[in-house]
Amino acid sequence: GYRHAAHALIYCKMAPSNEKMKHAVMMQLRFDGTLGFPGGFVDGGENLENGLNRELYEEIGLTQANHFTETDYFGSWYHEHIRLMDHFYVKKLTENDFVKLENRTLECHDWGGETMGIIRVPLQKSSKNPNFYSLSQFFQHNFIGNAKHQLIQVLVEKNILPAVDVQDASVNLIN
Ligand SMILES: O=c1[nH]cnc2c1ncn2[C@H]1C[C@H](O)[C@@H](COP(=O)(O)OP(=O)(O)O)O1
Repeated sequence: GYRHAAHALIYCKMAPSNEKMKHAVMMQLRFDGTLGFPGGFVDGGENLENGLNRELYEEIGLTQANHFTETDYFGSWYHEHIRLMDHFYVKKLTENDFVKLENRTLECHDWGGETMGIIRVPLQKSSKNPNFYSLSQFFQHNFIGNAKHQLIQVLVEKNILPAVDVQDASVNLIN
């Protein structure tokens, strides 16, 4: 058999008055030093969304009001070499709820253990140098499993960034 895990990409659109960021996308620095999405293994007998919501409570303090449901399901990937089926969910929150979650993470059960902190993915282009993509720098970190691909796919499919920008950031690894 194989094990199941569920992970989540949470994002929000910022108020138009926010000139620094148009969107915020949440990722985490994991205990093993890699970047990934919050979530984790789903126990046998537990349904996927319940398992995900339990993990998200432990890691980022997600409460019932923002629980994930089947409608937030994005897709699944099978990782043959580790016999893992990873189920992926995506949810857009209000800016207010997103920031509340961020502010709560330092008090979470898993902070400093399983998770070393949540981060926002740097999505903005430099106003001084439009050829500089902070995202291409970000892509040079180490990601767990297929988390980088999950991020790229969601940025494009949810129109968080123009596809051409995601493509440029993936191709042009500018230093
Ligand atoms: O963000 C991710 N995208 C794809 N796969 C991932 C991601 N994060 C972890 N994983 C893989 C790696 C592990 O084998 C399993 C379990 O994840 P993890 O979060 O480490 O599980 P626990 O919190 O320890 O339950 O998924």
